[in-house]
Amino acid sequence: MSTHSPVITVDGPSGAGKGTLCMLLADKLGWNLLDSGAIYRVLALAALHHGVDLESEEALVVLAAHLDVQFVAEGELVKVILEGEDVSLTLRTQDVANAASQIAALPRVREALLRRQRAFSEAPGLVADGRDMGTVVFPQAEVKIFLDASAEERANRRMNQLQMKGIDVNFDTLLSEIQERDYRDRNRAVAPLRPADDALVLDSTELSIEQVTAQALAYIEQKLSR
Ligand SMILES: Nc1ncnc2c1ncn2[C@@H]1O[C@H](COP(=O)(O)OP(=O)(O)OP(=O)(O)O)[C@@H](O)[C@H]1O
Ligand SMILES: Nc1ccn([C@@H]2O[C@H](COP(=O)(O)O)[C@@H](O)[C@H]2O)c(=O)n1
Repeated sequence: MSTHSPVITVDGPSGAGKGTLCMLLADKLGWNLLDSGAIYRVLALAALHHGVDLESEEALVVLAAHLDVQFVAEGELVKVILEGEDVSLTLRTQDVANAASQIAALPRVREALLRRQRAFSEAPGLVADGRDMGTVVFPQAEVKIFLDASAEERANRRMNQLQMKGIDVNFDTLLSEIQERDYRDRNRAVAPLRPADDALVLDSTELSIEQVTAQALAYIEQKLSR
Protein backbone atom coordinates (compact mmCIF):
# COMPACT_ATOMS: atom_id res chain seq x y z
CA MET A 1 0.00 0.00 0.00
CA SER A 2 1.45 3.38 -0.93
CA THR A 3 1.17 6.14 1.64
CA HIS A 4 1.16 9.82 0.91
CA SER A 5 3.93 11.99 2.37
CA PRO A 6 3.61 15.79 2.39
CA VAL A 7 5.97 17.89 0.27
CA ILE A 8 7.19 21.48 0.62
CA THR A 9 8.81 22.91 -2.52
CA VAL A 10 11.22 25.85 -2.58
CA ASP A 11 12.13 27.10 -6.06
CA GLY A 12 13.98 30.20 -7.16
CA PRO A 13 17.07 31.56 -8.87
CA SER A 14 20.67 30.90 -7.91
CA GLY A 15 21.81 32.42 -4.61
CA ALA A 16 18.30 33.36 -3.40
CA GLY A 17 18.91 31.29 -0.26
CA LYS A 18 16.90 28.15 -1.16
CA GLY A 19 19.52 25.70 0.11
CA THR A 20 19.88 27.57 3.39
CA LEU A 21 16.12 27.78 3.93
CA CYS A 22 15.49 24.14 2.94
CA MET A 23 18.16 22.85 5.29
CA LEU A 24 16.69 24.84 8.19
CA LEU A 25 13.13 23.72 7.37
CA ALA A 26 14.08 20.04 7.00
CA ASP A 27 15.95 20.22 10.29
CA LYS A 28 13.11 21.96 12.12
CA LEU A 29 10.41 19.62 10.76
CA GLY A 30 12.54 16.44 10.86
CA TRP A 31 11.73 15.85 7.16
CA ASN A 32 13.85 14.57 4.28
CA LEU A 33 15.73 17.02 2.07
CA LEU A 34 16.16 17.02 -1.72
CA ASP A 35 18.80 19.30 -3.28
CA SER A 36 17.77 18.74 -6.89
CA GLY A 37 20.47 21.12 -8.18
CA ALA A 38 23.06 18.67 -6.81
CA ILE A 39 21.59 15.96 -9.08
CA TYR A 40 22.02 18.16 -12.18
CA ARG A 41 25.49 19.16 -10.97
CA VAL A 42 26.56 15.55 -10.39
CA LEU A 43 25.42 14.50 -13.86
CA ALA A 44 27.31 17.45 -15.36
CA LEU A 45 30.44 16.50 -13.40
CA ALA A 46 30.16 12.86 -14.50
CA ALA A 47 29.90 14.09 -18.12
CA LEU A 48 33.02 16.25 -17.67
CA HIS A 49 34.91 13.30 -16.08
CA HIS A 50 33.95 10.91 -18.88
CA GLY A 51 34.44 13.40 -21.73
CA VAL A 52 30.73 13.33 -22.64
CA ASP A 53 29.69 16.24 -24.87
CA LEU A 54 27.41 18.57 -22.85
CA GLU A 55 25.23 19.02 -25.94
CA SER A 56 24.74 15.31 -26.61
CA GLU A 57 21.30 14.59 -25.18
CA GLU A 58 21.54 10.93 -26.20
CA ALA A 59 24.83 10.29 -24.39
CA LEU A 60 23.72 12.27 -21.31
CA VAL A 61 20.52 10.22 -21.01
CA VAL A 62 22.60 7.01 -21.00
CA LEU A 63 24.94 8.52 -18.41
CA ALA A 64 21.95 9.56 -16.24
CA ALA A 65 20.56 6.02 -16.32
CA HIS A 66 23.87 4.62 -15.03
CA LEU A 67 24.77 7.42 -12.65
CA ASP A 68 26.52 5.89 -9.63
CA VAL A 69 25.80 8.52 -6.96
CA GLN A 70 25.10 8.43 -3.24
CA PHE A 71 23.94 11.22 -0.96
CA VAL A 72 25.28 10.54 2.53
CA ALA A 73 23.89 12.60 5.43
CA GLU A 74 26.59 13.75 7.84
CA GLY A 75 24.99 15.82 10.58
CA GLU A 76 23.48 18.87 8.87
CA LEU A 77 25.54 18.35 5.70
CA VAL A 78 25.09 15.92 2.84
CA LYS A 79 28.19 14.35 1.27
CA VAL A 80 27.91 13.53 -2.43
CA ILE A 81 29.77 10.43 -3.56
CA LEU A 82 30.17 9.98 -7.33
CA GLU A 83 31.63 6.64 -8.45
CA GLY A 84 33.15 6.16 -4.99
CA GLU A 85 34.72 9.65 -4.83
CA ASP A 86 33.63 12.46 -2.49
CA VAL A 87 32.81 15.29 -4.94
CA SER A 88 30.93 17.56 -2.49
CA LEU A 89 33.39 20.46 -2.91
CA THR A 90 33.98 20.11 -6.67
CA LEU A 91 30.21 20.19 -7.24
CA ARG A 92 30.04 23.76 -5.89
CA THR A 93 32.45 25.27 -8.46
CA GLN A 94 31.21 27.80 -11.02
CA ASP A 95 32.32 25.56 -13.93
CA VAL A 96 30.13 22.71 -12.68
CA ALA A 97 27.21 25.12 -12.04
CA ASN A 98 27.43 26.40 -15.62
CA ALA A 99 27.70 22.88 -17.05
CA ALA A 100 24.67 21.82 -14.93
CA SER A 101 22.63 24.73 -16.25
CA GLN A 102 23.59 23.77 -19.84
CA ILE A 103 22.50 20.12 -19.55
CA ALA A 104 19.40 21.11 -17.55
CA ALA A 105 18.02 22.78 -20.69
CA LEU A 106 17.79 19.40 -22.48
CA PRO A 107 14.25 17.90 -22.20
CA ARG A 108 15.27 14.22 -22.23
CA VAL A 109 17.90 14.82 -19.56
CA ARG A 110 15.24 16.35 -17.30
CA GLU A 111 12.94 13.42 -18.01
CA ALA A 112 15.74 10.96 -17.18
CA LEU A 113 16.26 12.57 -13.76
CA LEU A 114 12.60 12.80 -12.74
CA ARG A 115 12.25 9.39 -11.07
CA ARG A 116 15.48 9.86 -9.10
CA GLN A 117 14.11 13.13 -7.67
CA ARG A 118 10.63 11.78 -6.88
CA ALA A 119 12.18 8.86 -4.98
CA PHE A 120 13.17 11.35 -2.24
CA SER A 121 9.51 11.75 -1.29
CA GLU A 122 9.26 9.51 1.76
CA ALA A 123 7.66 9.70 5.24
CA PRO A 124 7.46 11.80 7.28
CA GLY A 125 7.77 14.46 4.53
CA LEU A 126 10.08 16.16 2.02
CA VAL A 127 11.52 19.64 1.61
CA ALA A 128 12.56 19.96 -2.05
CA ASP A 129 14.93 22.67 -3.34
CA GLY A 130 15.23 23.50 -7.05
CA ARG A 131 13.87 25.31 -10.09
CA ASP A 132 10.85 23.18 -11.06
CA MET A 133 9.94 21.42 -7.80
CA GLY A 134 6.50 23.07 -7.53
CA THR A 135 5.76 23.21 -11.27
CA VAL A 136 6.92 19.82 -12.60
CA VAL A 137 8.46 17.39 -10.11
CA PHE A 138 5.93 17.74 -7.25
CA PRO A 139 2.95 19.65 -8.73
CA GLN A 140 0.73 18.18 -5.97
CA ALA A 141 2.92 19.60 -3.15
CA GLU A 142 1.01 20.88 -0.11
CA VAL A 143 3.21 23.98 0.23
CA LYS A 144 5.03 25.85 -2.55
CA ILE A 145 7.41 28.74 -2.00
CA PHE A 146 9.24 30.74 -4.67
CA LEU A 147 12.24 32.43 -3.06
CA ASP A 148 13.62 35.40 -4.98
CA ALA A 149 16.13 38.25 -4.48
CA SER A 150 17.66 40.86 -6.79
CA ALA A 151 20.58 39.63 -8.92
CA GLU A 152 22.90 42.17 -7.22
CA GLU A 153 21.99 40.90 -3.74
CA ARG A 154 22.45 37.29 -4.85
CA ALA A 155 25.88 38.07 -6.33
CA ASN A 156 26.78 39.85 -3.11
CA ARG A 157 25.73 36.84 -1.00
CA ARG A 158 27.71 34.49 -3.23
CA MET A 159 30.77 36.76 -3.03
CA ASN A 160 30.61 36.78 0.80
CA GLN A 161 30.17 33.00 0.81
CA LEU A 162 33.25 32.49 -1.40
CA GLN A 163 35.32 35.06 0.50
CA MET A 164 34.55 33.23 3.76
CA LYS A 165 36.09 30.14 2.15
CA GLY A 166 39.19 32.20 1.28
CA ILE A 167 38.31 32.40 -2.43
CA ASP A 168 38.85 35.81 -4.00
CA VAL A 169 36.25 36.70 -6.64
CA ASN A 170 35.26 39.67 -8.72
CA PHE A 171 31.73 41.02 -8.08
CA ASP A 172 31.08 41.91 -11.75
CA THR A 173 32.17 38.46 -12.94
CA LEU A 174 29.90 36.78 -10.38
CA LEU A 175 26.98 39.03 -11.28
CA SER A 176 27.28 38.31 -14.99
CA GLU A 177 27.56 34.53 -14.36
CA ILE A 178 24.43 34.67 -12.20
CA GLN A 179 22.56 36.70 -14.83
CA GLU A 180 23.63 34.31 -17.60
CA ARG A 181 22.47 31.25 -15.61
CA ASP A 182 19.19 33.00 -14.68
CA TYR A 183 18.54 33.79 -18.33
CA ARG A 184 19.15 30.19 -19.40
CA ASP A 185 17.04 28.76 -16.53
CA ARG A 186 14.13 31.16 -17.10
CA ASN A 187 14.04 30.88 -20.89
CA ARG A 188 14.51 27.18 -21.60
CA ALA A 189 11.71 25.43 -23.47
CA VAL A 190 11.11 22.79 -20.81
CA ALA A 191 10.47 23.35 -17.07
CA PRO A 192 11.61 27.00 -17.10
CA LEU A 193 12.26 28.68 -13.77
CA ARG A 194 9.01 30.36 -12.74
CA PRO A 195 6.76 30.41 -9.68
CA ALA A 196 3.98 27.80 -9.66
CA ASP A 197 0.54 29.45 -9.88
CA ASP A 198 -0.16 28.40 -6.28
CA ALA A 199 3.23 29.40 -4.83
CA LEU A 200 3.94 32.05 -2.22
CA VAL A 201 6.50 34.43 -3.75
CA LEU A 202 8.96 35.59 -1.08
CA ASP A 203 11.42 38.34 -2.02
CA SER A 204 14.38 38.00 0.36
CA THR A 205 16.42 40.97 -0.97
CA GLU A 206 15.85 42.97 2.21
CA LEU A 207 15.34 40.02 4.59
CA SER A 208 17.78 38.20 6.87
CA ILE A 209 17.95 34.39 6.91
CA GLU A 210 16.03 34.45 10.22
CA GLN A 211 13.26 36.64 8.74
CA VAL A 212 12.92 34.42 5.65
CA THR A 213 12.73 31.30 7.84
CA ALA A 214 10.12 32.84 10.15
CA GLN A 215 7.91 33.91 7.20
CA ALA A 216 8.26 30.51 5.53
CA LEU A 217 7.42 28.64 8.76
CA ALA A 218 4.34 30.80 9.39
CA TYR A 219 3.12 30.11 5.84
CA ILE A 220 3.82 26.36 6.15
CA GLU A 221 1.95 26.18 9.46
CA GLN A 222 -1.02 27.97 7.92
CA LYS A 223 -1.10 25.68 4.85
CA LEU A 224 -0.56 22.39 6.71
CA SER A 225 -3.18 23.10 9.36
CA ARG A 226 -5.96 23.46 6.77
N1 LIG B 1 18.28 36.12 3.48
C1 LIG B 1 19.61 36.05 3.37
N2 LIG B 1 20.38 37.13 3.67
C2 LIG B 1 21.72 37.09 3.54
N3 LIG B 1 22.41 36.02 3.10
C3 LIG B 1 21.72 34.92 2.79
C4 LIG B 1 20.29 34.88 2.89
N4 LIG B 1 19.88 33.64 2.51
C5 LIG B 1 20.99 32.96 2.18
N5 LIG B 1 22.09 33.71 2.35
C6 LIG B 1 23.49 33.33 2.06
O1 LIG B 1 23.61 33.40 0.64
C7 LIG B 1 24.46 32.36 0.16
C8 LIG B 1 23.72 31.56 -0.92
O2 LIG B 1 22.64 30.88 -0.29
P1 LIG B 1 22.16 29.45 -0.78
O3 LIG B 1 23.33 28.59 -1.12
O4 LIG B 1 21.20 28.96 0.23
O5 LIG B 1 21.40 29.85 -2.14
P2 LIG B 1 20.69 28.92 -3.21
O6 LIG B 1 19.45 29.62 -3.61
O7 LIG B 1 20.53 27.55 -2.66
O8 LIG B 1 21.74 28.92 -4.40
P3 LIG B 1 21.97 27.78 -5.54
O9 LIG B 1 20.67 27.58 -6.24
O10 LIG B 1 22.98 28.38 -6.47
O11 LIG B 1 22.47 26.55 -4.86
C9 LIG B 1 24.87 31.55 1.40
O12 LIG B 1 26.14 31.99 1.82
C10 LIG B 1 23.82 31.90 2.44
O13 LIG B 1 24.33 31.82 3.77
N1 LIG C 1 15.30 21.51 -10.20
C1 LIG C 1 16.39 22.00 -10.79
C2 LIG C 1 17.57 22.21 -10.09
C3 LIG C 1 18.66 22.70 -10.75
N2 LIG C 1 18.59 22.93 -12.08
C4 LIG C 1 19.75 23.37 -12.86
O1 LIG C 1 20.98 23.06 -12.19
C5 LIG C 1 21.76 24.23 -12.00
C6 LIG C 1 22.47 24.14 -10.68
O2 LIG C 1 21.51 24.22 -9.64
P1 LIG C 1 21.86 24.77 -8.16
O3 LIG C 1 20.53 24.93 -7.47
O4 LIG C 1 22.70 23.74 -7.51
O5 LIG C 1 22.58 26.06 -8.32
C7 LIG C 1 20.77 25.41 -12.12
O6 LIG C 1 21.33 26.60 -12.62
C8 LIG C 1 19.73 24.86 -13.10
O7 LIG C 1 20.11 25.09 -14.43
C9 LIG C 1 17.40 22.75 -12.74
O8 LIG C 1 17.30 23.01 -13.96
N3 LIG C 1 16.32 22.27 -12.09
